[in-house]
Amino acid sequence: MREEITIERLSYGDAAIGKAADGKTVFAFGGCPGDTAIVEITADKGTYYEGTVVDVTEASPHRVTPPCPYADICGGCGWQHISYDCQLIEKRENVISQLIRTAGIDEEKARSLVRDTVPSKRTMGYRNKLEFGCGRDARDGFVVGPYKKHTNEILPIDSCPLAHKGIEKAPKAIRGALRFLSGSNDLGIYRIGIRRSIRTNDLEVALWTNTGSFPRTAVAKTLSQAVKATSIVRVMTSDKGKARKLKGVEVLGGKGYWTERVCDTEFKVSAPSFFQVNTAQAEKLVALALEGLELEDDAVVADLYCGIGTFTLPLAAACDTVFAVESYGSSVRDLRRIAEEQGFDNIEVIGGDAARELPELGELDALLVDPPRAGLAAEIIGSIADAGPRRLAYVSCNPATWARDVARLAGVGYELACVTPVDMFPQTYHAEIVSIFQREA
Ligand SMILES: C[S@@+](CC[C@H](N)C(=O)[O-])C[C@H]1O[C@@H](n2cnc3c(N)ncnc32)[C@H](O)[C@@H]1O
Repeated sequence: MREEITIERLSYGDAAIGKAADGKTVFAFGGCPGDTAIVEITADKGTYYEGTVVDVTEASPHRVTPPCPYADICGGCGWQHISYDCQLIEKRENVISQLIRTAGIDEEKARSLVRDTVPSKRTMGYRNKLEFGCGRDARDGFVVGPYKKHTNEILPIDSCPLAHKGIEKAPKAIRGALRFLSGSNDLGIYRIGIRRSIRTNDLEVALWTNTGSFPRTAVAKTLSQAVKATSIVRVMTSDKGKARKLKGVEVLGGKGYWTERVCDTEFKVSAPSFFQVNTAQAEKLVALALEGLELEDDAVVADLYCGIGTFTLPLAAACDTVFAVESYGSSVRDLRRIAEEQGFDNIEVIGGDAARELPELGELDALLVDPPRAGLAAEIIGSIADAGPRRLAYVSCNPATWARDVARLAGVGYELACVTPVDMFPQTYHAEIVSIFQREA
């Protein structure tokens, strides 16, 4: 079934949204707000349709030519055909929409709370990290790349223009090197991470494999000829049910870690540890969170879900004591080393679950949380109220779970004071949110 539809807005996803003639919402891939387009309806989901734009009858003024040659097939960034100004507006609209639908805040208030999206200076070439799956193609050659749209089939790209210049062409170079090495043998590499800093010039290649034998010397030699890496590591995991468990990191060549500079602090990061992919925008997150927390010199603060300490170190520079809680061993070890090397003796790094550790911390003057996409564990909400911070900064990468938590926090006396979407991921629907809450009097 095909129907001409006016595209009204973008969803929190790759699809654009319009209305079918029968009144049902249509989620149309390839649409741009303001387009009139013929949409092929591919699925009737009961309350809504899914479809794909097959012809644009009247193009929106926001429609642009995608800057990446793989835009039509790569599953990586679905908003490349939309002007950057429009992307920024739609990211703010997605946050407002979640506040209305999930947190139950009325539209006027939601609009007054959410500021304009903070743009990224670089709209291409902004990623300090590429992370790709690996496999073998039909001719049994090694392939590395992102997944094709709506599939889990690897797209063997030559370059990714979203990445910093120094690693943009790394996919082709690495594929060539590992294809040459592996021949008809499977090296067992299932994921490759490539990180590059344009501030320190460090470039690390991380090969993810299961434990077992591995041609270390040959891989290190071939890869270092293919890319100018300052570090080549092998991250070893073992299968444990559906999850893979980290078993260790082997240094194959160079430093064995990657260095990036954020807010004038040098972070030495191990390959398995999380690190923000858009360094310049990460600094804006930090600035917004610190400004919102209004810290006094003698403040006692906790940074939950702290990772390697992107927020912890700037917090420690601005207050008396920071409790930094993180559950992933690799990040905990990195943060301990960074805090020690940078001479911060007012940071207590706690390896453990945030929900379990928060009740042990006592009263807090301020709190920062930056959880994964699932948002805050339900039981943490009561512990936040017990710790009683005057202000709370909640950094989120998922507006849906964040809006759920906005409602839960309101239930224990924390009122949302302001929200700033920060664009960490141009050309994609993803947005980061920095929100500030105030304890009710
Ligand atoms: C979105 S990242 C933020 C990291 C850090 N704030 C930063 O900006 O680099 C979320 C972090 O939460 C950690 N994490 C996930 N579940 C956790 C839990 N239950 N308790 C503590 N940390 C957790 C992850 O390992 C990850 O480092």
